[in-house]
Amino acid sequence: MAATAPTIKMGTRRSALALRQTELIIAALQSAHPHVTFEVHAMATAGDRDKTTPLPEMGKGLWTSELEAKLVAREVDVIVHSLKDMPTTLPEGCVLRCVPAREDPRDVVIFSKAREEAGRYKKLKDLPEGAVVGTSSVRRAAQLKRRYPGLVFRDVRGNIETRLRKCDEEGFDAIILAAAGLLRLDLGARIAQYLDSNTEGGGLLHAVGQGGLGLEVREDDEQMKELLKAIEDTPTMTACFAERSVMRTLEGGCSVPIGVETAWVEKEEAGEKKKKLQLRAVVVSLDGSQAVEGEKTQEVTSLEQAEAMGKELAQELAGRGAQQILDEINKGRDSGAAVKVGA
Ligand SMILES: NCc1[nH]cc(CCC(=O)O)c1CC(=O)O
Repeated sequence: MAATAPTIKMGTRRSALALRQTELIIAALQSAHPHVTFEVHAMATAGDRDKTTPLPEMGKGLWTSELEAKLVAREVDVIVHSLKDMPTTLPEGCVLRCVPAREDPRDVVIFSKAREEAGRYKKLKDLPEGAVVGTSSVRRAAQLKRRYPGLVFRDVRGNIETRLRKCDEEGFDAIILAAAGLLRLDLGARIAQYLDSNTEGGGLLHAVGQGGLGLEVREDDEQMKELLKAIEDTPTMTACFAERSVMRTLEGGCSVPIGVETAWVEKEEAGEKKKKLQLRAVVVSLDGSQAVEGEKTQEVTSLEQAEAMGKELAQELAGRGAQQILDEINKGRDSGAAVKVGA
């Protein structure tokens, strides 16, 4: 640590959610390190600027690359990312150093204002045949098509506020969003239903890293490594490393509709209670007609073990048919069909 009180430059996107997340991180860091000064450096990224190019054509890192360039150039010292928008492979010299405690990782259902006011529908399963559900994510659409074949899925893009406005004004019955963004922006009152693997009528596994924040720093920056220790949540970070490893193993260079769920569970073994990491994952074809799911529960005491566990589960799924699903998607992608990254 430097002898004088340091100033730390925090890189972030400029969206309301990104700024809110950065504020939350600064508040946590500030209480652990009262003498450090934190400065916000916000910028628009490619993903923020270009709202029309199909996301896969923009390549990976559309929310992160420009911030990483600033990190490497020492214009910022740490980047506050939504973990789910962070590619699973980082540029040379950059490292995911810290994952703090996670917000609720689940996806949620929001009904349009008109549907809310009519008060007839409480859950996704209440919607009638032909109801229009907005989501910009193939992961959500593909999984939900399987369970709710009567619903019509339509693209809805933009930041959270934009999607809520479109939901109310552009003929949607409902949209699917991550709980975390809504909760962090104090918009939780609009959440009608939380979706997870146990949801009655049909569940949904969330995106890798959803609800988590990822703090990326220069690999050789020992000062940041020390500072960030104060806000790391090791169980969350470990679970997120397992999730990211599933993605990294399966994705093979392109993004796919893959959902995950992690939980720390107590298991009795030889009369002894042990905390184990439970990891579920699913890979779904774009139309929802095929899915390969799996689950693994084991003791995990390091990030390396978490990554090994994620890799094993991914390889097992690949062997049971997930690879065929992915190959099919990649073929479509090469010929220009849109497969969306993110969400
Ligand atoms: N893909 C966009 C995105 N990136 C992060 C969040 C907020 C939730 C989170 O931090 O996981 C969202 C919005 C959403 O998916 O509803």
